[in-house]
Amino acid sequence: MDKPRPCGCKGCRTCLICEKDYGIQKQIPLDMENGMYIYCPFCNKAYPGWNIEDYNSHPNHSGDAIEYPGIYIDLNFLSDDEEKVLINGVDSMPWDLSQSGRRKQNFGPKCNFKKKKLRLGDFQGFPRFSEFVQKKFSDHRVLKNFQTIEQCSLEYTPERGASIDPHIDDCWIWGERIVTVNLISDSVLTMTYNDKPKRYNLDCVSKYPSVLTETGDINNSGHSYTVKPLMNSDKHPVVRIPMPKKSLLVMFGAARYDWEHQILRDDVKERRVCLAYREFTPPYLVEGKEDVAKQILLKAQEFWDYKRVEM
Ligand SMILES: O=C(O)CCC(=O)C(=O)O
Ligand SMILES: [Fe+2]
Repeated sequence: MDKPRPCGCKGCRTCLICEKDYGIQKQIPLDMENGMYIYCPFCNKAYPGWNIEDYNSHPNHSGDAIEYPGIYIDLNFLSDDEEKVLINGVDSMPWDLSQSGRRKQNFGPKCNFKKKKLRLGDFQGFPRFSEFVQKKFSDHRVLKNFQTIEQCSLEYTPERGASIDPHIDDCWIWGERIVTVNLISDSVLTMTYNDKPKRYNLDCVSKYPSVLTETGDINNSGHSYTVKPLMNSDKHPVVRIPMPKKSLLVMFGAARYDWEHQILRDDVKERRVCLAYREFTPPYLVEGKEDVAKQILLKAQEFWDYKRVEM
């Protein structure tokens, strides 16, 4: 295993600090040969474009739209006051250094994605200030029966050149719906078609039923999602998903399993914080599956008050 550098980055992950201190070159540029599209949260389609502001021209879009299934956005998920409560809450707690210039606060079990091993670790549930967010999830049809088992605050700042490299969240333990609540400043999730079908435990997806249908209804058929690996002849554009502050984003289906997502450094114009929520895959929700999963589900019902220890 690589040892992290003092900034928190390891191996090919970099931020502005280690690029300067170690003279490392930042990553591969995006392949934009097949065009760029920006998703419109009002039309639920994507139009030719790049900038987050482009969706404000709705309904006067230019160019031909493409379908982009697997995205649900509520632009007004949080009120101004609710956003303030969350910002004050995260800022009252300590941050840990993460990779690519990010900082994080992680509340959830310990997962070894390679060995597929799950442990409770020091998971005690979630900070109380954020309890209302999970309650509000139930107002949304696409989040029916969503049981949070991991909540992670992530912080990006332009000073650190923060970003997140293209990836798909693990498919052995994390369920279909990946939920993000956006705070402080607007950003964009950049989607590129996945060309690494053997990674991310994507082979697990065929072993459990999908939670949602393509249209975001609850899937009662028991069918699994069929992951569609990149074919040689395929030409997929880059698709950009707006993540304005106070909005909720749910990724599922094709957007979750067939596309990698990333946050480009250039899209972090101001400090941005998000809260990322994850659920278990269906096998871990089944009664009696594994004792540890039961324990985690129980802990995940708890919310605690954070008290700063004065030094
Ligand atoms: O910052 C974001 O919105 C994305 C974070 C993400 O993809 C992750 O934590 O897996
Ligand atoms: Fe992710």
